[in-house]
Amino acid sequence: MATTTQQAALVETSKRLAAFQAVKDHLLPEYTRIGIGSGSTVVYVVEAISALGPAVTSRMAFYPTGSQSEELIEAAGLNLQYISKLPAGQQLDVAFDGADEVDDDLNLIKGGGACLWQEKIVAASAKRFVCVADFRKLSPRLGTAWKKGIPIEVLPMAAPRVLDELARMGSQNPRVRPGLPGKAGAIVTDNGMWMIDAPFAPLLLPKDVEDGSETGSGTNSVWTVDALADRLIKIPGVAEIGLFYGKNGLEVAAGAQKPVAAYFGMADGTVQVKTPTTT
Ligand SMILES: O=C[C@H](O)[C@H](O)[C@H](O)COP(=O)(O)O
Repeated sequence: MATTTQQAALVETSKRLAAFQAVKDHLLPEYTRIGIGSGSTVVYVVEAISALGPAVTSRMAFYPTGSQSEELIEAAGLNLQYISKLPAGQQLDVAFDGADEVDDDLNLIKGGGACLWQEKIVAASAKRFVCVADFRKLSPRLGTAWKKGIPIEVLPMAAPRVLDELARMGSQNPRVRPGLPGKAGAIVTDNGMWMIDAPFAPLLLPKDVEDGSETGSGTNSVWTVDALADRLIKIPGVAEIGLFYGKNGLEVAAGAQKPVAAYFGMADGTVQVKTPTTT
């Protein structure tokens, strides 16, 4: 049986494999505007981009999703640009980001590292959003493997009211995410908000409710991804939610929250690619 160290090394190798393949497939030399997400997997995305060399990357501008990816871009010597400077009517060519869980329909849970609001804006600003992950993130339904709950970014003064509403909706023990060890109080996001983690029973897909035996609209605390997300985003005090859902990434050139492809580094050293047409 693999030791904890061996397992950790396998996960890192898997992330790196997926990142290099995703960049190879989706970063075309003619692209000029690239979104860079947050988290530990994106580190390998930036490594893969840097490996292309200045001949390719010097004409490109890289748009971060928060302080971590901003530092990553700068440390790699890539050109940093901000989504706030992207002119109206313009789009990023592609955006790469990680995920905490990916379901059969390419809905995502994101925000495990407290980044989701800027991530969603950058992903939805891209013509193509590409997700990069390791085998642990591949799951038939959201909430199957990721048990910590759906990350929800909230205005701090609204947190108690949001927690009440989440409990009414059937979330089991929703709570404000504490700060890192040594820091008193709640974690504070790049946007000055707090993060709530709201566990729900595994989220259904449209195909699960086709026969009418289940509505997925919150009865008995059972939700489809879309019904839950549509409800969560309307709670007063919620700034943004860590469900990336809605239109298929291939159906809309930009504005989609779902990826056009999700790359998973597998434990056997292969890379599994899921696209809307293969799910
Ligand atoms: O809040 C963090 C972001 O949503 C990350 O993209 C997500 O948590 C995945 O992170 P990692 O690549 O470290 O697993």
